[in-house]
Amino acid sequence: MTDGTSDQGEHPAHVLLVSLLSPEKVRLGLAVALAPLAALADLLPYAILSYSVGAVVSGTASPDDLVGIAGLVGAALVLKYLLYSLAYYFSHVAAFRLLADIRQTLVRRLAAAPMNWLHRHSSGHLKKIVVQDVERLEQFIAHHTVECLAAISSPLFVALVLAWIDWRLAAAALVTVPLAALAQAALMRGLGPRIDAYNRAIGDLNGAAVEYVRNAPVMKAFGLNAHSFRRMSDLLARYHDLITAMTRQTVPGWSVFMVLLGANLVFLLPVSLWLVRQGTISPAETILALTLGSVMLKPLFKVAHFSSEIREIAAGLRRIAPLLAFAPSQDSGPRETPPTLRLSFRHVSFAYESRPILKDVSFTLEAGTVTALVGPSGAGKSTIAHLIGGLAAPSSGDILVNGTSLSALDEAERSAWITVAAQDAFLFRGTLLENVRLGRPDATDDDGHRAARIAQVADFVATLSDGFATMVGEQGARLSGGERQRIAIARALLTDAPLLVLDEATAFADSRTERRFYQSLREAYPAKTLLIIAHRLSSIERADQILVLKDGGMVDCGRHADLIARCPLYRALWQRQFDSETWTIRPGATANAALS
Ligand SMILES: Nc1ncnc2c1ncn2[C@@H]1O[C@H](COP(=O)(O)OP(=O)(O)OP(=O)(O)O)[C@@H](O)[C@H]1O
Repeated sequence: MTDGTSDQGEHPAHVLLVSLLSPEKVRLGLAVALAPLAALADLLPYAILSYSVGAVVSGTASPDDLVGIAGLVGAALVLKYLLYSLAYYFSHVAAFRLLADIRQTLVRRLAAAPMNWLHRHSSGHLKKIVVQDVERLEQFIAHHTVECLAAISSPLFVALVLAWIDWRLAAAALVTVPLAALAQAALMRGLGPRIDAYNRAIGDLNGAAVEYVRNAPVMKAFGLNAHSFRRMSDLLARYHDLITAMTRQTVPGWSVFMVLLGANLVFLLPVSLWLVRQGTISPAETILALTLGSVMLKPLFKVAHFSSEIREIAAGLRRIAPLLAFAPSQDSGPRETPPTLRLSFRHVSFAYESRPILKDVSFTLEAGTVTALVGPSGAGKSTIAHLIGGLAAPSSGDILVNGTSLSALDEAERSAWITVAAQDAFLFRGTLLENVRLGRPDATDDDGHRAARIAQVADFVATLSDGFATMVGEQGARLSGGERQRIAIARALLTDAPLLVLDEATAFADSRTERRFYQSLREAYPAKTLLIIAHRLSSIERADQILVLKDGGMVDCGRHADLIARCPLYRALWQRQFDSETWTIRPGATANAALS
């Protein structure tokens, strides 16, 4: 099982590329074979031109020959058109099929990716992998494989033709290539780290853009504009600086490179004229050498241009690789979900980077009991829920479920054994019932309705004209925060997992609704082990045990009455809540005075 801690793929980029392209090797092979033939057909009119000039100069061309020559040029053009069309057809079909295949594979691997890996990567980073990196590969295959191969093979064919006429012509035509290559190497020196930094900047910008779009309504509400979104403007500034530095570095080199590729005429012209004066080559051959040779290196400019694209594709493949390493779990018989579950924290510590959050925490949730976890804000309560839900792994110590280490469970087992319902409920586009059913897609409508009833969804669903068939958007459009939370709880209940963690999941409800919810939950699922993280202590008064957490350490553990008697922190938390519930605004008092 992959632990999801590594971001390195198993194979280098080119090996990964070959394995990704292999399903389309026949079509790609045809495109690759046809591209040089098309480039060859591109040269045919020049050969015909040379032949005709020779025939006209020597006076052997008849009017009938001229018609034939025109026909030959036409046929060469038709042949070139056919070969390019076929090559592009195969490259495009292969590219589109690969785009769909690779995206489907990546989405499946995303589903198999460990929770802690997903938790560590921003949605912008994942979007870049699944959308942009795959699209860049697809576009290169569709458009540029043919172009690139034709651009490489065309100068080779011309060099062969020139060498066939006279080797000195080929040598003169190619003499600037090493100089251009040197200019290109100088241009690329030190560019690698800049390109990596550029790719990182693009990834960060993507993340910030997703965050910005998500937060747009909040920013509007506070009258803030794009400039106030500090992270985005900082990243845009970093991107601008990088692009400016890269442009300054590359433009002079590119210009020298381009000029050198077109400069071979300086050598080719005198050599051709000298050879024709020597009588070594004919005037027709001279014309052919000059027309082909003077432009033969221009396509290499395209190749150089593609090389930066190829580097970006390689960087994309390196980002894709870790995701591909998450193999979907084989149905090799996952352990059966136990009817009840006992969970223990054994000396668990946890740190975000180097900042310790949990310190040597030990406790046990006995099967079928209700445990409440309380503590001041920032004590580490949600972090405990994250560890149980697999969003993070302990830095030291162990979490045991029915005697087995939690880390030994695969993702499918963990999600079947444990459900965590958090405060921020995400709904997918679909009906309310479909959203509840995500918890267990094979659940019957009755099961769905029962879970919804317990989660106190029924009341507000009754007010909707389409009831459970009401459509909701990705953000749970049309529903209040509390209503979204209730749908998410119903979904969590439907999973039938023997351990349910509710992390502030009932913050929406008033005390009466919350109490009703816990009562029906206990009646409907007596065997479920429950861990409730709640700010409102009145709802957990009757819990089998209450864990009191402060600054990442366990302060006390017991039943309500015992803790009230012996735990000053618990007493203070209880008192604070009691005070807040009995707040009143005195007539004539200012808001500040009432809250002080
Ligand atoms: N992703 C993160 N990276 C770094 N620190 C984090 C991260 N998430 C939480 N923390 C820190 O960990 C500490 C514990 O946070 P946690 O959310 O577990 O507290 P909590 O008891 O649930 O608080 P609250 O009752 O306010 O929800 C806090 O100081 C918080 O700033």
